[in-house]
Amino acid sequence: MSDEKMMRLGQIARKLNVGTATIVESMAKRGFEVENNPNSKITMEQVAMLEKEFKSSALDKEEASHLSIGKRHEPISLEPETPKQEKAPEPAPAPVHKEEPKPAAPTPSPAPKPTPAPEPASEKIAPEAPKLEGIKILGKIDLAPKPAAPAPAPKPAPAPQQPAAPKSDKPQATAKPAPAQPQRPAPQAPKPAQPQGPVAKPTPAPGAPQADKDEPAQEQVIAAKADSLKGLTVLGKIELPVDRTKKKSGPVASSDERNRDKKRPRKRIDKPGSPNQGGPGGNRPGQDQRGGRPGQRGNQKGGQNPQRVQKAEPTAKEIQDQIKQTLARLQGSKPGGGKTKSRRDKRAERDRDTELEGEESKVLKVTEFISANDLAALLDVSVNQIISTCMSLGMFVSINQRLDAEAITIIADEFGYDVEFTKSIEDELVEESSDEEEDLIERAPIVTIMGHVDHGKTSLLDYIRMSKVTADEAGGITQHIGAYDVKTKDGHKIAFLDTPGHEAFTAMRARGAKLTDIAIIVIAADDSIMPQTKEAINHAQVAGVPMIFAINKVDKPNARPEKIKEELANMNLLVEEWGGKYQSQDISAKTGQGIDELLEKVLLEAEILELKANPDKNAVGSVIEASLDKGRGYVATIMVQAGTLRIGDVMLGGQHYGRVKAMFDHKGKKLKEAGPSTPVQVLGLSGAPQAGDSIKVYDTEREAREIANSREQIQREQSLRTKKHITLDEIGRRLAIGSFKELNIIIKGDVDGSVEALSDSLLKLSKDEVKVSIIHKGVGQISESDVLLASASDAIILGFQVRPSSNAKKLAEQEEIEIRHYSIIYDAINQIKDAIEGMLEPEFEEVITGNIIVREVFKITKVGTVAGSYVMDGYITRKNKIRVIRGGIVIHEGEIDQLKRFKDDVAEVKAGYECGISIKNFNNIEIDDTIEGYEMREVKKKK
Ligand SMILES: Nc1nc2c(ncn2[C@@H]2O[C@H](COP(=O)(O)OP(=O)(O)OP(=O)(O)O)[C@@H](O)[C@H]2O)c(=O)[nH]1
Repeated sequence: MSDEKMMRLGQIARKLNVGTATIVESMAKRGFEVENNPNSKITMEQVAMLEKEFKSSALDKEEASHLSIGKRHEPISLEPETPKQEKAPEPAPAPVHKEEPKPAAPTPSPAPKPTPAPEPASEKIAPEAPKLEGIKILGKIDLAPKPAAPAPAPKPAPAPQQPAAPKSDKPQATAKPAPAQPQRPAPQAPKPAQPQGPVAKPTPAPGAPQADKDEPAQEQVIAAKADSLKGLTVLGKIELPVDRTKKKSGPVASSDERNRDKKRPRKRIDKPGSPNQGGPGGNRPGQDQRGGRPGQRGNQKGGQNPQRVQKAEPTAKEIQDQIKQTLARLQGSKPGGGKTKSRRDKRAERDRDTELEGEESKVLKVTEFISANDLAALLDVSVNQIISTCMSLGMFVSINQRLDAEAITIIADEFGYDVEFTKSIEDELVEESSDEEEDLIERAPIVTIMGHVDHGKTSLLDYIRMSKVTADEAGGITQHIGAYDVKTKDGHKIAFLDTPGHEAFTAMRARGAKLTDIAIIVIAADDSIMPQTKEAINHAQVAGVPMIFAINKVDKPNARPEKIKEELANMNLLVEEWGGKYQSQDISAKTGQGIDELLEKVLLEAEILELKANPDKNAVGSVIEASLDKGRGYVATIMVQAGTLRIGDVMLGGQHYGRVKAMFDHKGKKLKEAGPSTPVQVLGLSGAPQAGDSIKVYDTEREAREIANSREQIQREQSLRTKKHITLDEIGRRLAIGSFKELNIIIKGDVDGSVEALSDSLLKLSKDEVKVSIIHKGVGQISESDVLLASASDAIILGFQVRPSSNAKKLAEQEEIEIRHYSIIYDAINQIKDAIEGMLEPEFEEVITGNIIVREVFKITKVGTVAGSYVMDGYITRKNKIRVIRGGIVIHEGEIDQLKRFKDDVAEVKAGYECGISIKNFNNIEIDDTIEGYEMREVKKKK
């Protein structure tokens, strides 16, 4: 009961929000003696009196109880002073102040982001907040007398979390509970802490929900509200100081937890190594604007997290470093280690180098046909050693004798060297200098016309030449020089190679002459795509030369150009009209229809090819034709490909050289110089080079001579080597083959092109059984040496438009060497073909010559059986082989012994006559037997 009427001092003190001492003092003033003990009892009357006196204080408490913030203060107040709730008001201010300064410092960051995080915290906290810590916060209210009071109210919110475990744990709590907050609100804690001090913004954020609660507080003390907000912010700061004061473990824990959530991003941030990265995502905003403190914090965290992260990173780096070091060591590079190491490495390196050098030095790089003397020098031995080595190998060589590849290899091997054959002198000297882009100017395209026989190649060339060439020539005599310069209407130049036929084209290419830029494939519109057309296409494709199809003879009534295009399409060659990439033009070489357009298309193609050449250098070109002209000496038609050829230039073509004495164009007009893509006839070479040989101008005659001599020597020695003297091997081989036969041919002609064409065609006649060998070919008269060579090698000589000299003729008669003259290539080819067929092993077929019927049989002693017979059909000769057939079955096969008419031996008996026949080694002849006579006739083998 007394409890109902009385209240304990502690109770009333709590209720009124004043200290017991204050109450005791107040009571004393009124004359009531009360012991300052919380359990002292006070009557209700006294209570009422006290309530009146401390009304304002009680109100404060009530208001404070609405604020959740107050809770947070608790820890503070608790930590430092384990407050007795009564004293709370006093101590509170102290901590607040302490805290405030901190917030002030961090102020910089506005902490806008926190807003989202804080909310959840406040939500959860809100319900509990008021109960417990609200009171403690009250103390804070006291601290910040004016507005501070309201601030604490909101604080209670966070407090609830702590209170659960806090008080007892406080020391640890700081570590654990702290993380608790950071985990979710992690971002909040820091933010509010920083921003708070000065800013009012943060408050609203966390307080969003609280705002309503705050309002009432504001009604009473508006300023308090603001303060209370600050108080909140300070809370954050409170944590900071706690962190600092308490080692770094506090923050570490929190940072750890953050890491748990954001490990990866963190690592990423850390890698760049920026010091302020410490803070995870939540810290970011602060990082930018934060001052020293945040920086510190960042460092703390960053410093710790990195430690952990680094544990992984360093290992990776270490591994890499290790690898680098190992590699460096392997490569003998310096970073590895001390002097000893590097010295050792160097030594190893040196050893390796010498080894390599040794290996390299064991390879002798030489050109073929170096002299014994030169080889000795290269091997670093005396020439006598070389000669004696050769003698021991069964070779007799002189000092200056040039050695072939085989000999060089054997000799070098004796001295422990391997041989690597390098390019010959001329190859090295004939190196092309690359041109600067600015030196290049456009040049005319060089065109070759190809196609099937009679499809109109010559007609097309003639038409172009006649209409385009001679037109502006004004009575000049057009010469056949194998190439022409043509000018189109627009004044563009095109060079045509007058070497119709893909074989010449390919023969030139085979010798390395890449002369043709564009190929015109002529196809007769009244015919179809023929084998040679296909070959021409193939040749152009293989050479990588763009093609233009000229569909010719469209003037003919039966011309069907579309059919040709269709056939081309079937070959996967779509013409432009059909949506393909190949240009084609319907033309008539007879009427000239479409030829201008064809030339335009050639120019178009040339434009695409961007043909350029440098005219300002020594001329480079290719031989198109070469011949011996009685009055003028050796004449060569050359296509200048680059540079400019001038009178007096020292030129080298194949193994011949000389100064340019004179130059002519295809009209026979004298020229002083010829630029790129110009065909010219030149006089002055010491011999006739082969079609396709390269032509190059040298600065000095000596240079050209050296190369010419070297080539000549190589040529000679090669031809000597290729002339196989019969060897045991060769005999054995021929014996094994049995029917092996070889036809050796020497070809001489007036023009190199013809000689080449003939030689190529003849070589193709080779078969398994008969091999055609062209043992020599050349331009010019048939000489004594040709005959001697033929005699030595059992060859025949073919002269194409050339005749033998009188001495050669005599010698040929003496030596019984056959010389055949031709003026048509096909005749030559056909005759040789026949000859080859004649040499083939004959094939025989059985031919029944006649049938004889036996009418009587006479047995004559010493002679045997003689059959009196009658020739029913055909005939029978004594040389015939016979078969005796009885009842349809051959009973004997043999030969005739005697064939007689009456008593006379005869060679042959024809049908309708009677005769007497005896058969060798066969007497069993009966009447009515049939004797079949037959013979084996040779049949030409044709393949
Ligand atoms: N109607 C007509 N006939 C032509 C045309 N072009 C060529 N001919 C004739 O076709 C025949 C063969 O022409 P060539 O120019 O000799 O043919 P080719 O392809 O050079 O023949 P080869 O030199 O043997 O390979 C000749 O009788 C020409 O008159 C043309 O456009 N229209």
